[in-house]
Amino acid sequence: MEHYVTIASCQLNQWALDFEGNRDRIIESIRQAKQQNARLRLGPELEITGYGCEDHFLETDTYTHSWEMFCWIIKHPDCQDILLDIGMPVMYKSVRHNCRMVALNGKILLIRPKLWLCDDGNFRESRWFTPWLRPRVVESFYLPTSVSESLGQKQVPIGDAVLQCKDTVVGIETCEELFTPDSPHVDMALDGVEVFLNASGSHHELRKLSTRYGLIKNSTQKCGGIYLYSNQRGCDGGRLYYDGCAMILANGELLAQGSQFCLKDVEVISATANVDKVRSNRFQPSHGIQGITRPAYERIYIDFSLSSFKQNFDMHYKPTEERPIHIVSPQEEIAYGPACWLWDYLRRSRSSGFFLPLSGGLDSAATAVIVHSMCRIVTNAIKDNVLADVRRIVGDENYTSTCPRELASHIFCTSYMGTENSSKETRNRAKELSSLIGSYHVDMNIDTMTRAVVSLFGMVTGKTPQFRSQGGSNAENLALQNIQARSRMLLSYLFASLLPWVRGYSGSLLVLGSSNVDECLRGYLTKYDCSSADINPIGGISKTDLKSFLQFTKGEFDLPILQNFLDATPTAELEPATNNYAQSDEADMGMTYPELSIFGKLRKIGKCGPLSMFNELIHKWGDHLSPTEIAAKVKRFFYYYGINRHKMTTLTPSYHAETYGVDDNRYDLRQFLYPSWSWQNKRIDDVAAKYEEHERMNKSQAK
Ligand SMILES: Nc1ncnc2c1ncn2[C@@H]1O[C@H](COP(=O)(O)OP(=O)(O)OC[C@H]2O[C@@H]([n+]3cccc(C(=O)O)c3)[C@H](O)[C@@H]2O)[C@@H](O)[C@H]1O
Ligand SMILES: Nc1ncnc2c1ncn2[C@@H]1O[C@H](COP(=O)(O)OP(=O)(O)OP(=O)(O)O)[C@@H](O)[C@H]1O
Ligand SMILES: NC(=O)CC[C@H](N)C(=O)O
Repeated sequence: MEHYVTIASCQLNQWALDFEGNRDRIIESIRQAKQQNARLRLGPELEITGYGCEDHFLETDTYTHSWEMFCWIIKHPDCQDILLDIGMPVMYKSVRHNCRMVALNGKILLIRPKLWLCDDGNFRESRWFTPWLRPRVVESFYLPTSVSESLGQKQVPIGDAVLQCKDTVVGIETCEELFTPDSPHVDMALDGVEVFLNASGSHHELRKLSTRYGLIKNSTQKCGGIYLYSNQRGCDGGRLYYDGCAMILANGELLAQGSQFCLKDVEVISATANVDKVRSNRFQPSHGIQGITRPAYERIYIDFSLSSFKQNFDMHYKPTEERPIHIVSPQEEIAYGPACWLWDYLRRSRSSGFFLPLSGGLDSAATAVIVHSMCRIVTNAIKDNVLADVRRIVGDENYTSTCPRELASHIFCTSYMGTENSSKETRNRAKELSSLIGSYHVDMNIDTMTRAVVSLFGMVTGKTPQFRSQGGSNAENLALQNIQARSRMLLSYLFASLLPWVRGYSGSLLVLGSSNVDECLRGYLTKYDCSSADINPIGGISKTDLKSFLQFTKGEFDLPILQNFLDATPTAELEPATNNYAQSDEADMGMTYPELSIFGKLRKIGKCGPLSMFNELIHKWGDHLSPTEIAAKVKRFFYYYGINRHKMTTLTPSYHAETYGVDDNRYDLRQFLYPSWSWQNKRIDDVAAKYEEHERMNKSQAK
């Protein structure tokens, strides 16, 4: 007989330590799940606290408040008659665990601690939690007195058990557990679990969604099963953007998918799936033989069905049909992920908007377009849940406009800060872009400020530095460039704090930075210049991806001016142009942006030191470069990387987007005082000489 279950998964815009807001969003998600006739509701990992509490997970208050909110939720009248899987941290035997709390009608049925924690990249779960580590071990947890009084329950099972409902078996695997080679769902499936609940705290990274989807699809294709994936969404107080994308799959087929970039605080997806199809999917004798030989899980019996008898005899009651997965291009990910992160950051920081130094170059243009994208997303959502925030930020309680340019004119200020080295091309590009996206633009010259600094220096030391083209030394040339760059930083903060006042608004603006991941890697930026901003939406994105992002948004957002930014040669415009010299980024850096992307990926993702990077590149570039040329490029890259690594310690907090990110504080943990790579370079030279010798011998044999 057909045997349908209706289940719901959700994505919530939680905020670390916002206990009341988090609680209310959880309750709202349960209401919505019930409205969708779901009998089970799954929420994101650590949803009561918010996933990003980090060292706050070491504080006992966090555990106390989690219990307070948990009891509130499960006793709430709107949260009855539905099986709940809620995430929170739990302290058991004085040890902290990352747990799933399964509850029904005001009672806890099971506490399931995470077995395998996530510790790579931005994740550091074992700093705060201990993994349960013992598959199938279940113990008794005596509830804290206040909880047992509140719930009328003294003890509950804690451990790796599964839930035997009247009509099916439900098992839990939390986030990283899906990513491990020996995922719990395999043993659970072999022991008859039919519905899997995966609560995640998984942040956005370009091109990552297909990995998650692929893992779930393959698992449910191979093992059979209905798989619910839930995830946090939004900026919960740090550099990460959790990108939702809740999913429900059955036997490899996608039944429901939540949005990836959207401003809804609460989004619930549901599906009706046929449990009998899971059973028939497991027809293979090999499945049965593997299952019968595995140790069984302890089953917690629940007097509750995920299907309803009424539904099963309603001929109009239909299972959800398979739908195609929606995975956007990296260009769209750049357009929407950082934009949603900026909006959460803006409303949660209670600032009045953004200030961006707009140079007429590609990077600050990309940042401006991301703010424009934010304005588009916000004005699109004005009929939903963003109006109150918009009115507060704009400072107008009657604000109703749905025009992105109009919103930008209130909350987005851009400024071109030219010097005598600036060109009219960059100045005009900045002005034109600003007028297309509607920002309040200040076009100024800052020479009075830089001249004042140089003349003060002259007065004190009796020396006047000169640019290289005027006969100055390298030190003079750099110092004169850096004064311009750093003056822009000072002026940015001044204008960010006073422009709202000048315009008759209240509050102050957040300064946006726009250095990309590649120039940070090479250190091609002035420490404490405009790179020292409040936040940076593109600091985790490569120049190559930014170019294709501008190409995409040129058409998508109807901004034809972006072609001029794409066509221009990237230049800092910090040195005087002469008849035979114009400053250019790639010439200055001694390497191209595409080369930098390759170095960056090999260093971080490929975990290459200089020698192994050289060995990799020999096979990649060997058809057009000699071993000595490749050696020179690798040595030059590591030289600049090493001398500039200190700049990463003061890097503006950036949206994390790229697996080869360089954020020294959270993601890419390395020293910042490097030796000269002398041994590494000698070894590269040895190996290069051997390759060249081999090449010579080959050629002479061929003759
Ligand atoms: N090991 C170490 N540990 C800690 N700090 C260290 C250090 N070594 C130098 N430093 C410090 O760092 C300083 C050198 O770094 P920094 O002052 O940044 O100066 P620096 O890296 O020498 O020059 C900035 C470079 O960025 C380029 N650039 C390109 C594009 C745009 C922009 C722009 O700003 O718009 C700039 C510019 O053309 C120039 O080549 C030293 O004077 C010293 O104060
Ligand atoms: N003339 C300027 N006016 C305003 N801001 C500027 C100016 N020059 C530089 N900046 C700021 O300093 C940052 C770093 O300068 P940089 O020369 O690297 O520009 P960019 O926007 O990255 O463009 P590109 O590197 O493609 O020329 C810029 O992103 C911008 O925020
Ligand atoms: N919270 C987690 O366990 C994260 C797991 C996984 N690596 C992810 O990024 O989705």
